Amino acid sequence: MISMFKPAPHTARLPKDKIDPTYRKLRWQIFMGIFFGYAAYYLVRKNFALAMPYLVEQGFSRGDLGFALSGISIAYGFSKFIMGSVSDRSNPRVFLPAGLILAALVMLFMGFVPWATSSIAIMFVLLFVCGWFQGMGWPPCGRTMVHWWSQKERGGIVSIWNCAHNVGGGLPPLLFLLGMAWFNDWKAAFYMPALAAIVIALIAFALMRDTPQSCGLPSIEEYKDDYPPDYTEEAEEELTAKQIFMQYVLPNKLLWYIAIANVFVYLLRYGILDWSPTYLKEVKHFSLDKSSYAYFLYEYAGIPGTLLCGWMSDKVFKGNRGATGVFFMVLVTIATVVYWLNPVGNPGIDMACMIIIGFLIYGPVMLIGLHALELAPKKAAGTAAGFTGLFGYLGGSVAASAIVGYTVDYFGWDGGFMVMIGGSCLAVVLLILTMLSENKHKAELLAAQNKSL
Ligand SMILES: O=P(O)(O)OC[C@H](O)CO
Repeated sequence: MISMFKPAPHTARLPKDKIDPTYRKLRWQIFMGIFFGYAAYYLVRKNFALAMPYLVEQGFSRGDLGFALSGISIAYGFSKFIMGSVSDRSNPRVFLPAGLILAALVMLFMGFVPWATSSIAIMFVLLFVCGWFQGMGWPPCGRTMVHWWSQKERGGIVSIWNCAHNVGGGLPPLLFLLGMAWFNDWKAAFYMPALAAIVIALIAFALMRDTPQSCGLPSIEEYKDDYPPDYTEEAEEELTAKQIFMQYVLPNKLLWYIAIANVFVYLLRYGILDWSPTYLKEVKHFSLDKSSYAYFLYEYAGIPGTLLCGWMSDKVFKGNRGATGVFFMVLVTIATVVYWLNPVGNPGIDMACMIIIGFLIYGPVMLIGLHALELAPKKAAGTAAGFTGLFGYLGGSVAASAIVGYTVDYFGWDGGFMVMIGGSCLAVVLLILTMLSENKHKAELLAAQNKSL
């Protein structure tokens, strides 16, 4: 392990009267760090698409640029898992800003060095490297949330934090427009978001901290008197990579269910998002500004949808993440069917469907990450979430571009929608299995607890 990433050592406990005010202040401060820190990761994850129309003008084909772009998803899928395990043994205060700065440096390179955008192979490699550094974003946020918010608070906090995806995802076009206005240079699509990301990385470093114990505070379980049923003192010890993989991730059946369900959730998330400009233009005859607007609304409708999903998951479904996922996935499947079957000439309905799908799909996206955090001890949280990301990106996101694209080429849009809707139905089945196993698992834990009393 590189020494600068080492987890911060525990320090002497603060006096009793300082614990509560320090906890309150630091939780607020740290949350700002991980929220804006993660939003900034999206600044340098989505910006290549903005440069694509100009690269087409340079003579590159859409298909080849799509291939170069897939480098990000492929690398990100692997990295979220592998770097997740490094992150579980690292200080998030250093890990998150380091990954963000490295990803931003790749984008600066693409913006300022003409060689970097001179061939598809070079762009693929650079985007792959950027995707790899991107994998250093989610796991330290997960590690931070499980160390600073107790189990009962997690549905709420993770759903608020998850909105960072949409906040960050919506900003690159604005930064690009600003860059175009200032410099009249399309490469601003690379360097404007990258420069903003570097500034935010430094702010995140100033705001974030490692564990509560490294700040002289008790564990969150002790502070909130909120202990998971299987909690022991050992939960505070850092784990080795072998323990994380062999004891807590690979043998975990529920984690496998949600990871596979994530393939289909991501197939719909990115299938609808990535293809909406093309589908709305070709089939529904939308103008460019109207389809861009639909894209923007899809992203931002995800914010209230995610918050509602987190709230319902805690309050209505009493923490059963599987059941909440089933509820949202059934609704989003229905909305997708309406979006597909709505005849040409009803743009209001198409727009409403984009908003409803955006509103409903980010809830399950968030829930799977949250559920993964809960299915492993907190010292293995990043790896567990990374495991679901591996499936979501390598399976779902890559399929959303490649399989949906080829299906549309060979069988038309009906075929593309059947793939996405069929995937959603499979996600529902897997989440039902998760829900049933979750109920059984909780009943077993309760029985074991009652026995030990
Ligand atoms: O890796 P991302 O950015 O797609 O985020 C994943 C979600 O937060 C999972 O909960």
